[in-house]
Amino acid sequence: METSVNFILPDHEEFYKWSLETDITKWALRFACDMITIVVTGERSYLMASYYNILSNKKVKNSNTAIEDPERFIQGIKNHLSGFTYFLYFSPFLHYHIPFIKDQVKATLKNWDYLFKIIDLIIEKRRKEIEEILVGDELRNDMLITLIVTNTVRDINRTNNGRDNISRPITDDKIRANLLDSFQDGIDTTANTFSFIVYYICKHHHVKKKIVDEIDSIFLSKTFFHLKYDDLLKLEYCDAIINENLNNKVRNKFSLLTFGGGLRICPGRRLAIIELLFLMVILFGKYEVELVDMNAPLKVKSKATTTCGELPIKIKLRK
Ligand code: HEM
Repeated sequence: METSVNFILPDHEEFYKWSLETDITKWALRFACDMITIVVTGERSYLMASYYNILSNKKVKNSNTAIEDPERFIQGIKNHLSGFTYFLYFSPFLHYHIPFIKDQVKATLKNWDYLFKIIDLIIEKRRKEIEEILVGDELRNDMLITLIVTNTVRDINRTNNGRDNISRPITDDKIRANLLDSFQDGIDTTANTFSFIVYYICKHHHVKKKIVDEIDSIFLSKTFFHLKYDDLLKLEYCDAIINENLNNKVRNKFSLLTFGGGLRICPGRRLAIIELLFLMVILFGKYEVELVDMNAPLKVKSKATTTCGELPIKIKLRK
């Protein structure tokens, strides 16, 4: 079966004329959020399209989505990522009694209300769609649908072993928590990794050239909006760059420690690699890419996780 990945940016002539300075971290954050939203929930979030609207004179309309305000949604995800650390590091006593922490906790809870409302809407929408499909007919294959149908008559793996606690359908609040987990763990991580990759590639011209040559040898057309999964897997050099960036150790079963290991190994690691390859093709295949300041060090912020503050780059359409 042929699987293709459709880029979320509108396939618009205006886009090809782009020649500008942009913060690639912002770009990658929106891309990763679009990818997670579609892969995990089946919903489109149009974050890249809304970013395009900020940068371009031609505006793209987004319709039929539970996420009405894409920029607010991305801010909500970012606030969630910074806000949950107050629950990680500070006890409930401090939440109530230290003024600064109290304010942050209040804002985080308010933000949760906003995100929960959107996620609940998506779950409700998907439940309705499933109800309209006859039992036995094929359903789309995303994480949300799997969570909704688990232990229901539509679950092909259903086993009733008489133990109620593991044969009950999953409740909406648990489904919501699982979805939020994916947003929390899968967006910033991918966006930051991509920013680090771009930084190091731009620092080393011979590496950049090899990457562009490999992309050109596999993707003949300059319109990279409908990438085939199988073609992405042919990008051996790009894949090696990603792995090098993630971990300098010799490759073996346990070498990619960035994704953890054992039972709790990152379940999104395959998706992350595909996203990173995809971003490399889109960025380096289409544009000449340079750092705005070749001498500036990486703006790394280390809190609960290590992130890239911003990475200004210049992009110009390739001749
Ligand atoms: C470059 C990108 C990514 C990196 C570096 C990364 C890294 C990690 C690491 C180190 C862990 C902890 C593993 C352990 O405890 O041993 C983890 C867990 C997790 N990751 Fe990722 N991840 C990335 C992308 C993603 C994506 C795209 C998703 C999308 C679904 C995702 C979802 C998760 C989840 C749900 C967990 C928790 C698993 C559990 O607790 O059992 N991650 N990730």
